Amino acid sequence: MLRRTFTSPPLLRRAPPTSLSVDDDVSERISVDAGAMAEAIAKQRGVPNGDAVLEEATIALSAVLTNAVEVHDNEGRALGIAVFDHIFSWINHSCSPNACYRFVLYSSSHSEEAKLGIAPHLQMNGSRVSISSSEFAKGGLGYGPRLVVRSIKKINKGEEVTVAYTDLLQPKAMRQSELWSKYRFVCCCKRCSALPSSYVDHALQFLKDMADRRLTECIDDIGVSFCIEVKPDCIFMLHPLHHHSIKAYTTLASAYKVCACDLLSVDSETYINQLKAFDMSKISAAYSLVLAGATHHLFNSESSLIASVANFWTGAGESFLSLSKSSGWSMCVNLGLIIPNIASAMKFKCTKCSLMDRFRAGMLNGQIKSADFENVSNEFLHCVSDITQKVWGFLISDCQFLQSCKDPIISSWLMSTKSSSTVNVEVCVNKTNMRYTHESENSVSLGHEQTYADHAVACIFHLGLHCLAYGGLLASICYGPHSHLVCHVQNVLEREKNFFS
Ligand SMILES: C[S@@+](CC[C@H](N)C(=O)[O-])C[C@H]1O[C@@H](n2cnc3c(N)ncnc32)[C@H](O)[C@@H]1O
Repeated sequence: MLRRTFTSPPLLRRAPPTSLSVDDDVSERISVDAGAMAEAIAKQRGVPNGDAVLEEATIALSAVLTNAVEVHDNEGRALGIAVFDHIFSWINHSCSPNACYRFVLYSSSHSEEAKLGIAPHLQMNGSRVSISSSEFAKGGLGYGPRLVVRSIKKINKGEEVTVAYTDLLQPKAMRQSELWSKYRFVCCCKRCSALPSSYVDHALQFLKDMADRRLTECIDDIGVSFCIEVKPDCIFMLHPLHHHSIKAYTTLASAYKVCACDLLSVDSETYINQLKAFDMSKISAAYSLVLAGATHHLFNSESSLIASVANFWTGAGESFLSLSKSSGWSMCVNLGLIIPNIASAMKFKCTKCSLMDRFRAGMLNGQIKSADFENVSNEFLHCVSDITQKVWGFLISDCQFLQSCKDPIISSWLMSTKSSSTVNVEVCVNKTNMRYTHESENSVSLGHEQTYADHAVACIFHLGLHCLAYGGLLASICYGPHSHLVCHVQNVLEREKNFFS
């Protein structure tokens, strides 16, 4: 980990610092910052600040700019940046990569620094560092979190291994702009060069330029990338696969979850707070399912999205499991309904898909064959879609926006966009013609009979189990069976005593 050290990183990538000198602004910034670094290095070492020190600082800074990756902890929080050795640093970028990477933190009951494997502080001799930066760099090898690169697609002998340097759920223009501003290259990968653009890129950027600009202006104004009605005379409906929508679902799923927790932490006794928190948890779970469903749809066309989709299904699974256990169900009493029986819900066995049984049988060894994976996926989607239909109305009853979504999983409104070059869903100004409300015949509403409430809890609980197990399966393929996400899913499911028994 790079933490206030002025070292030339150990084994540098081949990319020379001059690769950044094409742009005056950037080279100007590098030379100013390298000058400041050189001054600090010279002061620390008590040596004159000459050309050699400046060169060392410039190389170090350029190496960081070209090679550094953001390190995340197991919960996905950014911890800082690190430069790894050449085996990793030589890997180029693709927007349809065949590999992904994850960090392995040391399990330590001690300090955060020990967990991250941060090198111990340098021995100071008065105000001078007693070892040179290159000695430190050598000694620094072996410190920092481990990094594991795994293939996510079949890689033929001689084929280049690539990873993603940017968020793959961004449309082409955004990816290209980020790659240019951070790394100074124009990506010419298969996905970027596809003409016409790939289905996924088409879907992520559904809006026409003009509308997109107007919408972006509005979004900038209000600071939230999800709006239906921005001004009284101006209503936008975003296609659910648009990148703004995906960002918005992510924000909303977590915002509703945080708000629900906050409400309960302030006062969990007050009836009105409990009711609001329960409603918010329902909406959060609904958004997380829309997010998983939408990105899964994109994943069908772009398999390198597997890591994102694994996280979304897992997130949805956790939301549903937590909702099924919510104390908010006790409100059913106050609403004149009967408290559902969670114990009986847990005994429910899924007879329609083999995912759960395979999961119990230890399928997560990362060795699943592609035909088998397709079978499991199809069964899972049908099963989850089926369960969703029964509770969707209940989940979205307090969310006006989601009421226009009939089916967050496999939906005709998503499929219909797939092959069309003339996009049939656009921004609608001054009208809301995207109402695709659907009343499921077999939907469960919290009616007046115990069986309904029981059934709702059972469905939500089983949605949770399915989404978690599937998220775990995807995670085992892309991150490996011993990755944090897979272990986490297994731990959560193991806590459901009836699941493994
Ligand atoms: C981490 S290095 C990758 C290894 C580097 N290509 C090398 O040979 O040392 C990142 C740099 O590689 C180059 N690079 C990576 N992916 C690329 C791509 N898809 N197209 C063009 N250049 C790329 C860019 O110059 C970028 O700043």
